[in-house]
Amino acid sequence: MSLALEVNDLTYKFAESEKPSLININLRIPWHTRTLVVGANGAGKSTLLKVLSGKHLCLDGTVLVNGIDAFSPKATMQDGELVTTYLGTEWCHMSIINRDIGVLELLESIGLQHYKERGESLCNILDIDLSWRMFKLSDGQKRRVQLVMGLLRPWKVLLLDEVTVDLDVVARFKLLEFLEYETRTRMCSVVYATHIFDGLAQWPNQVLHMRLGRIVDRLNCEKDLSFVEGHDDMVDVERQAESNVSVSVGKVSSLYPLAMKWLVEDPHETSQTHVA
Ligand SMILES: Nc1ncnc2c1ncn2[C@@H]1O[C@H](COP(=O)(O)OP(=O)(O)OP(=O)(O)O)[C@@H](O)[C@H]1O
Repeated sequence: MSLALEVNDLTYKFAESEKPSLININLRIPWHTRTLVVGANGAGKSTLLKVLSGKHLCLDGTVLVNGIDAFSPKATMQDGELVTTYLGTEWCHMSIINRDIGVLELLESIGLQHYKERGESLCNILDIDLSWRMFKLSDGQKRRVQLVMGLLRPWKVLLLDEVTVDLDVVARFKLLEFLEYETRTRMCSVVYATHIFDGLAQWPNQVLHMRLGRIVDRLNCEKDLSFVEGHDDMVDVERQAESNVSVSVGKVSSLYPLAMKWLVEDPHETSQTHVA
């Protein structure tokens, strides 16, 4: 059976750049998995996700999605499903998002009736009120509507490029839970690049560490990752007086220590800045 994603000897250089942004990437991503991509600013995470989505044409190496060349026209839809969905930050600057349009009307225009059940459950998960009007929403509320729009049509491979930055903690938690459910219950996989590691300790099956365009570490979470001591997300608040509280917080379920360890040792492209 084909893999969700298979990348062989991929090297990618922007026309304007002298150096490649991706160097000799090899990757196997099975179905029903969640892959987390970690790396410093400029490490190549966005470029990788865009190449995987077919947005940047890459001739040096191969990218197969469900066994089909990511750059061929056949790679867009298969069996009535989108093959890849890429949700990145540029996608969040769509002009329609700021227009005086109702959320229901907006979602109906992209097929809410056809994906009714999925749409309803996404609206519940992301706490969307269908009577909202887009131009009156906060940034985080707009982002939640955009996520419903992006996730409404089922995809085989979801490429998420840090789209959770302005979600509140509950919305982000529910979104991650939804993606975990999706990958468990249907044939799909998620690749997620982020700088926010809270609540992620149990989420990925695999963690990739990128440095200067290369994948330099790969963790198989089941085999390679363990947590020392208990890690309950417990919070104990003791109120001693009107505004005087004492708080105990359990160890947080986060991959922050791992990301910190990796990234602090990474050389950056510009290691020193000299101001004349
Ligand atoms: N449009 C472009 N033209 C030329 N070079 C680019 C372009 N976009 C990105 N790069 C370069 O490619 C490299 C990788 O950038 P990329 O955006 O993939 O990094 P990233 O890991 O996603 O960083 P961040 O965490 O800041 O989002 C960087 O050196 C960057 O300068």
